[in-house]
Parts: sequence; structure tokens; C-alpha cells
Amino acid sequence: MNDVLTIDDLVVGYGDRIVLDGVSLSVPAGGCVGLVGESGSGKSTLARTVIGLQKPRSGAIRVDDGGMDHPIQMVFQDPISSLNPHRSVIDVVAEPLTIRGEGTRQQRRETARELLARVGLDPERFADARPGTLSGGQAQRVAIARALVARPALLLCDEPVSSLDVSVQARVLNLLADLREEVGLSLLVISHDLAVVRMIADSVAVLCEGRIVESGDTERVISAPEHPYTRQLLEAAPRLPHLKLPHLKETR
Ligand SMILES: Nc1ncnc2c1ncn2[C@@H]1O[C@H](COP(=O)(O)OP(=O)(O)OP(=O)(O)O)[C@@H](O)[C@H]1O
Repeated sequence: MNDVLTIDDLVVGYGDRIVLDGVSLSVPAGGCVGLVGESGSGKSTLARTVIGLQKPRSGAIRVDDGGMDHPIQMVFQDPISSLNPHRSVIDVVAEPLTIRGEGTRQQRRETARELLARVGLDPERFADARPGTLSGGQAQRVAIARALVARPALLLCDEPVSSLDVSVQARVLNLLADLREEVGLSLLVISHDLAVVRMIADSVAVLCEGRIVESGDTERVISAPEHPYTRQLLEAAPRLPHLKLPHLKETR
């Protein structure tokens, strides 16, 4: 299978400090890879470098975009502040199409309405709402719809559920898992929480002080961690829900 994203021996630093030191990672087409590590391990730096906001010192990032214009879209930790508070939800979701001048206004709004429905938000109820009136889970669904409107090959999610209540976390993770299956999306999910990664990722890479210290099949890494740092992360994450909840619409 082709890899959508290949990161090869990436070195990134700020000033004289190296924060990613030879990181290699790949995401297969249609796959979901988790990247876990404590605060300060370099997770956000990796995300910023992949989307081009941070220049690497060395190494390579290859994206097999399958000819798409916007191969990677990002979903951020804090959904409310990532959405324009002055626009209606429908305009927020349609905005990437508006910027690219795709279709008529009517067509863009229709696409946005379809995507709202796809992420479990009733368009009748939510299209004209302002992002500030939404719950965290609803706002993250809007952010996911907005990311999908650009038809990306890869969704890069940086702590996508860590600002949400635990029950809402599971619903949003289920939505991402469903989208992966239905839209053929590939996912790179960054989290400090192994429980989050366990719910969604096939394989996991463990980042410690800028280096990948362990990687492999998620269940193997969780049931038989080889590196002391992975064991430490597991001890810090006592709740490891493994059940996939039925797909639930966001009502809160
Ligand atoms: N713009 C910057 N300038 C200088 N140092 C930075 C900058 N951004 C991050 N760092 C440092 O780089 C290291 C890695 O930070 P990064 O934010 O990538 O880690 P992280 O794993 O995402 O942590 P967190 O979850 O707390 O954001 C940290 O020590 C941080 O202080």
C-alpha cells in the first residue's frame, strides 16, 4: 500500500536547541497512526513542520497527495478558537471553497450542509449558528467538516479531543474512525493520551524528547511495551477504554 505521508530522518530545532532529532514515520493510505508523547516531547513541532509552518534543519517530508490540491488538513486542540466567531457555521465550513473560488455560493453552501450532516450535526439546526454558541464537541465536528471540505488525503489531528469531556471524546473519535472508513481518509493523530490513540490508531509511535523510542501495532505497544518511557506513559494513563461506541449524533 502507498504511504500518504512519509517523514524521513527529520531534524527540527529552535535557535540552538534541537527538538526533533531524526524522526521517521509514515502513514499508509487509509491508515491511522498515533503519535504519543508527554508535553514538550515535540509533537506540535512535528505537526507544524508537516504542514510547512516550521522549516526543518534536515530530513524529508513526502506527501503522496494523489493529485489533490490540499493534501493535508489539520484539526486543532481548541475547536472554538480555531473557528471564526463572526461567521455562521455554514460559512465557516464553506470558507475553504470560497477562498478557492470553487462553485457558486449556492453549491458551496450545499456541500457545507452535506458535510455538517456527515459529521452528525443537523444542518437545519446548526447552519446559521455562530461557533461561540456551540459545545466543544459540536465545535470540533464543525472543525472536522471544514477540514474535509478541502477533500484532504490526510487529516492531521493535534490533540483533537483533549479539550473535550471524556464522553464527548469517544464520540468525536468514533466520528473520525467512521470517516476513515467511509471517505477513505488517512489519519495522523497526535495525543499525550495513549487511551485516545488506542481507540483509533492501528499503529503508534512514541515520541520522547524529540526521538521515536518505540513504534508498532497499537495493541502490541500497549500490551507489551518495550521501552521504559512507554511503560511510564501507560502508567500515567490508567483508563484505557477499548470499546467502540455506536455512532451517536452530537446533541450537547
Ligand atoms: N517557537 C518556539 N521557540 C522555541 N522553543 C519552542 C518553540 N515551540 C516549542 N518550543 C520548545 O520545543 C519543545 C517541544 O515543544 P512542542 O510544543 O513541539 O511539544 P509538545 O509535545 O507538542 O508539547 P505540548 O503538548 O505541551 O504542546 C518544548 O521544549 C518547547 O518549549
